[in-house]
Amino acid sequence: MHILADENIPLVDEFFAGFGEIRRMPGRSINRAALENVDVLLIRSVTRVDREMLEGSAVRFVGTCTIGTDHLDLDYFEQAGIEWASAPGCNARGVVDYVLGSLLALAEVRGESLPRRRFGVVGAGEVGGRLLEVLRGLGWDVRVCDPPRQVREAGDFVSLDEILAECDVISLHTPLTLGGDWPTFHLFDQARLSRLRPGTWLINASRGAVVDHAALRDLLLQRPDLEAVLDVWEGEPQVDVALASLCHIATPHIAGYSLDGKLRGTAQIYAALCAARGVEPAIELAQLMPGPALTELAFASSAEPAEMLATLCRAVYDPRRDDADFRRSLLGDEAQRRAGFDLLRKQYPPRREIDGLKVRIGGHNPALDTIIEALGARLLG
Ligand SMILES: NC(=O)C1=CN([C@@H]2O[C@H](COP(=O)(O)OP(=O)(O)OC[C@H]3O[C@@H](n4cnc5c(N)ncnc54)[C@H](O)[C@@H]3O)[C@@H](O)[C@H]2O)C=CC1
Ligand SMILES: O=C(O)C(=O)[C@H](O)COP(=O)(O)O
Repeated sequence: MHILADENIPLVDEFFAGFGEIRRMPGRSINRAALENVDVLLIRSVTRVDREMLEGSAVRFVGTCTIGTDHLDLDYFEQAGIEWASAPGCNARGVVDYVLGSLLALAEVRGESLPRRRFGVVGAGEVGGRLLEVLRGLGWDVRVCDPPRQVREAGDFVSLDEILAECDVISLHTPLTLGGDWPTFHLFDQARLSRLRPGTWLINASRGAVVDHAALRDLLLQRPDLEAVLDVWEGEPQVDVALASLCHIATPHIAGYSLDGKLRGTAQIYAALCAARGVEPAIELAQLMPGPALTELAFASSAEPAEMLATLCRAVYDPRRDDADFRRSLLGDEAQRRAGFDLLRKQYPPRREIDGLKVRIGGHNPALDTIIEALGARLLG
C-alpha cells in the first residue's frame, strides 16, 4: 500500500508504517500529479480534495486528521466509492481553551466581569457543545443557536435573531456550508453584523468565510465599542491585514492546535483506516501521548474564584502569545505573510488542554470546586 501524507500530520510513522510505504509532502503542494500509485491519502484542512484531483487515480481512502470537512468533495467520494474519514471532535477542547483564553483577555482589557455578560453560542456540535458545557458549568448565562439540532431534538435553542438581540458575546462554531437548509457562508454578513448589540465581542474560530470579512472590517472601523477575535480567515493563508489590526486577538488558525487534539486526529484516522481495511488496531494513542509539562497546580481555599479561573486557564494556554507571534508575521510583504501563516502553524509549540490539569485546594471552598469541575480539570483530594 502506498500512503501519501501531509508532512504536518504528527505520528504518521508510528501509526501507519504497518500499512505500507509512506511519502510526505507539504499539504498545500499535494495535487493530482503527486498521487501516482497512491492508495491512501492522509491530509489536513489545507488540501482541497475533489474530483479534479482524484479522478483516474488509485486513491481509495482519504483521511483528514481534522474536524472540518469543507475541503473535501464528499459527493464525489460517494459517487466514486472512495472511502473517507475525518476526526470528529479531535481538537474541540483546544478550541474551547482558545475561546476561554480570549474571553479572559477581553475581560481584562475592557475591565469587565465575565459572569455579567450574556453568551451566544452559534453551532452547538463538538466544539460549541463543549464550550456550552464549560460556560454553563461556570454558572454564566448562555443562549444557544443551532437550527439543525433544533429541528431534531428538544432543547432550549434560540434563533440567530435572538442571539443578535440578546447576547453581548457571540462565539461561532458552525461548519462552513454553501447549501442546504442552513448555509453558513457569510452567516454574519453586513446586515447581521450591523445588528450586534453595543459592546459585543464576536469570536470566530470556525471557518473564515462564516463571517464577511470586508463587512466586519468596515464595521470595526465605525464601532470602537465592538471587539473581534479571529482565528480563521477568508482566503487563508492570505489575511486581511487591516482587519487583523482591528481585532483584539488575531491568530493563524491555531485555535484547535493542542498537542492532544493533533495526536487524537491522527489516531482517529488510523482507527478509521483499520476499520476500512478490516484490520484490528494495534497501536494505542495513550502509549504515544507525552505527559504534560505542568503536572499540578495548588491554591489555598481563600483564593479568589475569578483569579483562580484566569490562573488555571492561562497556566495551560494563553492565546495572547499566538496573537503576538501572528502580528509580527504580518509585518512582511504578502508572500512573507503567507509563508509566515504556514510556518507559525508548522512550528507550533506543544500546547496541552485545560481539562488535563490536576488542581489541589488546601481546604474547602465550593466556589473553587465548581470552577475546577466546569473546566473539566481533576480536583486532587
Ligand atoms: N479554528 C480551529 O482550529 C478549528 C476549527 N474548527 C471548525 O469549528 C467548526 C465547528 O466544529 P464542530 O463543532 O466539530 O462541528 P460539528 O459538526 O460537530 O458541529 C457544528 C454544529 O453547527 C450546527 N450548525 C450547522 N449549521 C448551522 C447554522 N446555520 N446555524 C447554527 N448552527 C449550525 C450543526 O447542527 C452542528 O451542531 C467547524 O467549522 C470546524 O471546521 C474545528 C476545529 C478546530
Ligand atoms: O480540525 C479542524 O477542522 C481545524 O480547523 C484544524 O485545527 C485545522 O488544522 P489544519 O488541518 O489546518 O492543520
